[in-house]
Amino acid sequence: MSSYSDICPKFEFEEDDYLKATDIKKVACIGAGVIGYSWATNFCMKGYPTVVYDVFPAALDNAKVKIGEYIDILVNCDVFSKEVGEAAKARVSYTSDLKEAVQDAQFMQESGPENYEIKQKLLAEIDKYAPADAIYSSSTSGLLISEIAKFSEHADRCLGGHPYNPPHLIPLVELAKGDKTTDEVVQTAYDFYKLIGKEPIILRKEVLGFISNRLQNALYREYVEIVSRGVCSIEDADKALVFGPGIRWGILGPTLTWQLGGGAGGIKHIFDHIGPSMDLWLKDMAVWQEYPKDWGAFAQEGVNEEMKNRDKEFGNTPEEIKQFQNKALIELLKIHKKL
Ligand SMILES: NC(=O)C1=CN([C@@H]2O[C@H](COP(=O)(O)OP(=O)(O)OC[C@H]3O[C@@H](n4cnc5c(N)ncnc54)[C@H](O)[C@@H]3O)[C@@H](O)[C@H]2O)C=CC1
Ligand SMILES: O=C(O)[C@@H](O)C(=O)[C@H](O)[C@@H](O)CO
Repeated sequence: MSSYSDICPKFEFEEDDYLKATDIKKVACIGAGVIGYSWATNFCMKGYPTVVYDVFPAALDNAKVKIGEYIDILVNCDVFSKEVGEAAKARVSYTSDLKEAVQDAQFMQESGPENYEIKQKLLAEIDKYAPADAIYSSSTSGLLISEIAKFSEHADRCLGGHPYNPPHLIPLVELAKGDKTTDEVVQTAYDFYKLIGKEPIILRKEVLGFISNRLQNALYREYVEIVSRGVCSIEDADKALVFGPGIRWGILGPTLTWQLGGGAGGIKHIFDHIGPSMDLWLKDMAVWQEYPKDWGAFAQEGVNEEMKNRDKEFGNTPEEIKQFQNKALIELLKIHKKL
């Protein structure tokens, strides 16, 4: 697997007294929502004392319940024993005092709201209390790190560490540098994420939406387009992806999948043979730049119908479906030898 120096072979670390992945002994999770409590599950199950911070005490109470549920699912799926699971839960502490959260952490995974101003204010507070070399990694879905860290005294230690929900199961983490992020910080974050079993990818250029969210949203724009044109329901569009390309993409990426689809001629044959037809489709596909303002409400109605129509064994409520998804992901991750 490539490390940072493979990607930037010219790069030479000038000094070796920078924070290394093995120097990370305690992790702070800043923001205890959907992503924050899953990250906390990931760090504690990998053996790290983990402090979870949120401005709202109710979010901390919820996080404790969710972390417990996630750990229990992993125990029930024989990923680790009940004793190991209980030890993991015991590694997590909860606080609404930011100084207490970060003052002795070497790695901070920020999962606050997706908003530049909130993240900038949060980082300004972190700068007051965290060790100057502690790494700040933002879970941002696609905001620019240069912008998030614009006012930070320690922008050199800031980078993006974008996960996929739920991070304690989905291996991908996209590492995005800001204009002041040092190469040492990128290397240490890369090494640390590898150490805890993640699949980190370092972006070579700063770009909104990173890699996966640009791809996911390009696809979802066409999803919205065909549902809005009345081609299919939300339920059938979801089904088309789950039982079509999606199930393949959980095993192989699209280019490797089409390499196989091209037979002896590989992916080159796919484009030689089917390329002209694909060009016809592209000319009829969406190019708009903003989601329809009523899409969220419309999709909510559609997915409520979809959930109601599911076979009971696959879950009919978000919580039941999350349990189903977690258990299915665990089996898939075992195939990938990620668990
Ligand atoms: N939900 C998802 O599927 C994914 C979200 N992300 C990103 O992760 C980040 C968090 O998203 P979610 O967990 O989904 O949001 P969420 O709304 O579930 O959680 C955000 C948490 O931040 C807390 N918060 C609000 N203001 C705060 C402050 N000033 N300081 C500390 N905490 C504060 C809230 O109380 C809440 O618990 C966002 O940047 C989002 O784009 C990344 C990958 C996937
Ligand atoms: O889907 C995910 O888990 C991630 O790609 C995200 O960052 C986003 O929040 C996604 O849900 C919306 O773009």
